Amino acid sequence: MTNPGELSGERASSGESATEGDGAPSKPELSQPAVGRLSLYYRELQRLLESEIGSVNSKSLGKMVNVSPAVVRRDLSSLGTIGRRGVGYDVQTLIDRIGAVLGSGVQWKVVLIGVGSLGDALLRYRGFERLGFQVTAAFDSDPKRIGETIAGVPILDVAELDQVLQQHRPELAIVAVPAEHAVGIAAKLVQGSVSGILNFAPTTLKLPPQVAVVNVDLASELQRLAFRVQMPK
Ligand SMILES: NC(=O)c1ccc[n+]([C@@H]2O[C@H](COP(=O)([O-])OP(=O)(O)OC[C@H]3O[C@@H](n4cnc5c(N)ncnc54)[C@H](O)[C@@H]3O)[C@@H](O)[C@H]2O)c1
Repeated sequence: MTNPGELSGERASSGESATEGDGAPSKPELSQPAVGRLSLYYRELQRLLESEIGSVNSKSLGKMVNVSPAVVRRDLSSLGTIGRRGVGYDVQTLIDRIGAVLGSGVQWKVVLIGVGSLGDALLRYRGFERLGFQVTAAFDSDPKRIGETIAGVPILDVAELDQVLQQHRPELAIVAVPAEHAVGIAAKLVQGSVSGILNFAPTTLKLPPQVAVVNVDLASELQRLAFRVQMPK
């Protein structure tokens, strides 16, 4: 069973028994968990498309991301995307609709600050580009790193950050500096062009409400995992 409050702005779903999709909706209001699921559906749907599979039903899609078919149907109906009984959902249509909601298909300019062990690994990850995230520059304060290029991305002196933000106007930033530097860096990013920050530093960034921040904390994800493993079956 799912939490009915999890997905706001949803319409009553008749599941896959209804008719074909009923037109692209305006951007629905979605909860964070729902946005997270859409991102997972998107990844799986792209895999299906690469394997030349043109349709999928809620049961199969749910299985791929480990949620119930009812949750899949609710999520997708909130996008105005309704499958057909016996046929399921058209994979390309779903990719287009989810992509439009998540901002994929749009090219995002991203900068990365802090090219240590984590930043280095993130720069080498090829999966961002596929979803429209282009890391245009990275910044560090360590003279040994400045001037290097990793996976085609130049590492610049963080002293140049303001200037680069003004010139290139990246919309998003990844912060991978030690916690004590993250607040200052985030303030600079926001003063520049950045309106969304993926923050890996273990500190709370207090930023204006119009700036979106997503904090990533792998240690607490592990804690959550351990908690689930410990739970009685
Ligand atoms: N959220 C997670 O799951 C997760 C996982 C690993 C690390 N982290 C965090 O990510 C950050 C980076 O971790 P790491 O292991 O890569 O550390 P690291 O020490 O290897 O790298 C930090 C880098 O930031 C640079 N730096 C320091 N101050 C700077 C500044 N003012 N401007 C620009 N660059 C600066 C350093 O020169 C270094 O290259 C830390 O805050 C760490 O706690 C989070």
